[in-house]
Order: sequence, then C-alpha cells, then structure tokens
Amino acid sequence: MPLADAEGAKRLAMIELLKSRGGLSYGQNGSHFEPKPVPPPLPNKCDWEIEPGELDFSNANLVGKGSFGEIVKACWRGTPVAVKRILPSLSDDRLVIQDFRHEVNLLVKLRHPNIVQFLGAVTEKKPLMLVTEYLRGGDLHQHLKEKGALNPTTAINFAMDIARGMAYLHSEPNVVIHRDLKPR
Ligand SMILES: Nc1ncnc2c1ncn2[C@@H]1O[C@H](COP(=O)(O)OP(=O)(O)OP(=O)(O)O)[C@@H](O)[C@H]1O
Repeated sequence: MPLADAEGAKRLAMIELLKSRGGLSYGQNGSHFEPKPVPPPLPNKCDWEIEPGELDFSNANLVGKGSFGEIVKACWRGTPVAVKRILPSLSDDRLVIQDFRHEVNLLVKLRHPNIVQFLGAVTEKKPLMLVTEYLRGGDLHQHLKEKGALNPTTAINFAMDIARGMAYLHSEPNVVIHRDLKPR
C-alpha cells in the first residue's frame, strides 16, 4: 500500500497527502480500502461469446494498435465498446490465436473497478475479437503528451488506482503477473 510505504520511509509530507486523500494503513480501523468483490461472469463460453453481427462498426474509429491487432471504438447493444480485432494477416497464426485465447480466458475471470472490464469475445468466427468497456479518457501516455506533467495529487490518485488494480491481480484466486505495465 502506498501509505504503508510512505510510513515505512517516514515521508511525513507524503503521509499527510495520502491520508488527506483517504489513504488507510493496513489494519487501521481493522481494514484498508478494499473494493467489495463482485463475482466475474461465469467462465462459460455461452455467457460471453458475441455474435459478430451484434457489433456495430458504422461509426467506428481506430483508437490504438496492439501487437497483434487494432483497437477500434464501436457500439455493442447501444454501448460504446473497445474492440480489439486480430489483424487478418495474423488470423491464421497459431501463436497469435493461442495468445488471444489466453487473454480471453484470463480476462473473463476478472472484475475490478481499476481493471478494464471484459464484456465478451468473438472466438468462433474470424476475425477474432475481444470486446471491453471503452475508456474515453485515452491512455496515460497521450494524457502526459497533451497536458504535461501531472500535479502531485492527480499523480497520487492515478498511482493508487493502478496499485489497487495490481493488488487485485495479485490476490487469490486469480494470481496474475502483469509483466507489461506501461502508460499506453
Ligand atoms: N478499452 C479501451 N478503451 C479505449 N482505448 C483503448 C482501450 N484499450 C486499448 N485502447 C487504446 O489502444 C492502445 C493499445 O491497446 P493495448 O495496449 O491494450 O494493446 P496491446 O495489444 O495490449 O498492446 P501490446 O500487446 O503491444 O502491449 C492503448 O494504448 C489505448 O490507447
């Protein structure tokens, strides 16, 4: 926990700042901030397999590029969503398909306010697609480029959000090591 770290290092100004932003130490009042766990969707394919026809790309726009696909903003059941679509040139690549299925199998088990929410996937037809909530704020890298350095309070809020997401990933029963945490 950031506050515990600040206390350990006796960084008084940081301790005050974190406390004023609602930071709690381990064991303080018997608890620290821990979002109430909500069970993720059942890991049963029929719950989350998306029929590609349900995805509306009529006003779609490209929002990013990943290692094996592009991320497009589209609409699903009336909601803006981010669709990670495997590039057609890679859609027969066994390793890419394996990575994609691995990501789906992982994401389907996760639910936390600081982890992008998995909504469903197209795994039975090509192109393979991963559908998540759409984050309209863009990525941190873009934010820093456009707006410059964060003020300390915002930096702490962002750091605490990231730490909460990471703490969730590291907690039982789904222990996930991210290995690629970055601002974009
Ligand atoms: N849910 C989302 N909402 C809005 N934008 C997104 C979303 N997911 C990804 N993006 C945009 O697309 C970019 C690339 O996405 P992401 O990092 O998830 O791809 P990736 O496949 O994991 O990349 P890599 O494998 O190369 O690390 C992000 O930096 C972000 O700008």
